Amino acid sequence: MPKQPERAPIGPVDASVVPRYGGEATFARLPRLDQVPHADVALLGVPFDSGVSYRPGARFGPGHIRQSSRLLRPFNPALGVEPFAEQQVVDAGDVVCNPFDIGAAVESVDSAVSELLDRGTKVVTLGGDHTITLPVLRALSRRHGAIAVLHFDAHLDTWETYFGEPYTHGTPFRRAAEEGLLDETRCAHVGIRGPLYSPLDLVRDAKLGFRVFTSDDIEARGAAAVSQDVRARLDGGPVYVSVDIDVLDPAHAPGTGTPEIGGLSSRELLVMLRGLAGLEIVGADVVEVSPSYDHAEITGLAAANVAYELVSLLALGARPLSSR
Ligand SMILES: N=C(N)NCCCC(=O)O
Ligand SMILES: [Zn+2]
Ligand SMILES: [Zn+2]
Repeated sequence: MPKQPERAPIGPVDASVVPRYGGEATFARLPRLDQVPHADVALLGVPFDSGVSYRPGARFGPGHIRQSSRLLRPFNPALGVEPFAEQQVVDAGDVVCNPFDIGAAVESVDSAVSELLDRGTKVVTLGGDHTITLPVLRALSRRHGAIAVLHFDAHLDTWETYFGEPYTHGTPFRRAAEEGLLDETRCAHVGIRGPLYSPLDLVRDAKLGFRVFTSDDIEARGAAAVSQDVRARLDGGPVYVSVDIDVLDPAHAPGTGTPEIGGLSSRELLVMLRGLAGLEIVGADVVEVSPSYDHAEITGLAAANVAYELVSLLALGARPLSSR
C-alpha cells in the first residue's frame, strides 16, 4: 500500500475571511470532533456545578469560555508555537452530566475522557466546578499510573468532606490522593491564599504530598523564579495541570464561585504556565468559571487564553525531542 500523504490539521475558521463574531462558538472556532479523522487534542466541556459550596453557575462555564475564545489567533509568539497547526485540535462538545447525582456525573466524566484517551486524544477539560478534576485524574492514572498534579488555585481543595459528601469542589485532590492517583513526590499547589478552616489544613495537605507555592511567594520572589522551583518539583514523569480560575485575583477573574482577594494577575499566571514548556503534560483543565458573576468577559477571556496556553504546551510536548 502506498503511504498516505500526511494531512495538515484542520485549523480554526480564518478570521480574516469569516468574521470571528459569527458562526458556531466551538473553542477557538476549531472543528468539532466529528469533523476530523483523528484528533490529537480535544477541548471537552463539562457543564456541571452541583459540587459547589458557595456561588453556583460554573455549569455555564464551558459555553462562556468558548464564546470568549473567538479572538484567539493561530500563532503563540511567547512559546513560538502554532498550536492548531502542529497537532489536530478539536472541540469535543460537552459531557452529559446529571445535575442531581454527583456520583453519576463523576462517572460520566470518567467515561467521556477515557473514550477520548482510548482514541489517542489528549484532553483539556473546560469546567464546570473543581469536582470534575477527580474523574479526569482517574481516567489518566489508569493509563499513566500515579501522576504529578500541578494545581493552580486560591484553595487547597484537599478538604475531607462538605456536609458529609466526599465528591465536592473542595475535595477532589484528597480523594485523588486516597485513591493513589497522585505521585506524592511531585505535586504542587500554586497561588494558595486566604483564610482556612484550621491550621491543620496545611499540615494535612502536606501529608498528601503537595508542596505549596503561595500567592505571597509569587509577589515576593516573582513568577519567573517561583516557576523554576515548580518545574523542578514536577520534572521526571507525566504531569497534569489543573487551573482553577480563582487562582487569579478577583480583579482579573471576577466570574467565579469562591473568590479570594490577593491573587495572581493574568500576566503572572501566563509566566507560570509558559515556564512549564518541555514537561510531559498528559492532560489539563480550566475550571470554576461562573459567567453570571463575570463582567465584560474578563474571566472568560482569562480562561480561554489559559486553555490556549495549555494547548500550546501540548503542541510543544508533541514535538520530537530534538526540536523542543
Ligand atoms: N474549588 C474551589 N473553587 N473552591 C473550594 C472552596 C471550598 C470552600 O467552600 O471552602
Ligand atoms: Zn479555588
Ligand atoms: Zn479549586
